[in-house]
Amino acid sequence: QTNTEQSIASAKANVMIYDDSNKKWNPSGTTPGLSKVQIYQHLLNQTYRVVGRKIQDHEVVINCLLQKNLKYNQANQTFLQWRDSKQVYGLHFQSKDEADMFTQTLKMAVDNL
Ligand SMILES: CCOC(=O)[C@@H]1C[C@@H](CC)[C@@H]2C=C[C@H]3CCN(C(=O)[C@@H]4CC[C@H]5C=C[C@]6(CCCN6C(=O)[C@H](Cc6ccccc6Cl)NC(C)=O)C(=O)N54)[C@@H]3C(=O)N12
Repeated sequence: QTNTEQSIASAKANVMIYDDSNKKWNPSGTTPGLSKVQIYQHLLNQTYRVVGRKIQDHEVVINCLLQKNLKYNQANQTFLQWRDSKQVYGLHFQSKDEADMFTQTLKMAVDNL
């Protein structure tokens, strides 16, 4: 069945992955740059995932299923981060409003799980 997933949040952000060994943030994907990041809700099995694609070349730079009791943190006005079993993701938004909207939706999704 088509469109089993619907986008419930969309924003532009720099998608970052934390390099724990070097204690630094690296851009996710092959080149740094802005991505369109969305939260998709799967309508049949009520799961949610964060998918991000580079604006320039559509490279998928994040495709993260949101787990129940995910630990996330809005570290500052434009930076949202969360960790899963493997790594720490960071989304660096262009505006506080986009960060707030995205974080609110992520919270709602996780609370629904
Ligand atoms: C010119 C300076 O360069 C910057 O501004 C760099 C580049 C900026 C653009 C990408 C980016 C933006 C914003 C700031 C905001 C602060 N910050 C950090 O990294 C802080 C500083 C210390 C460092 C230490 C650890 C680290 C890294 C990985 C995870 N984590 C934790 O603390 C987690 C957090 C957490 C809490 C609760 C739930 C989930 C999670 Cl994930 N805790 C735990 C218990 O998991 C973290 O967030 N850290 C960013 C930053 O510096 N930068």
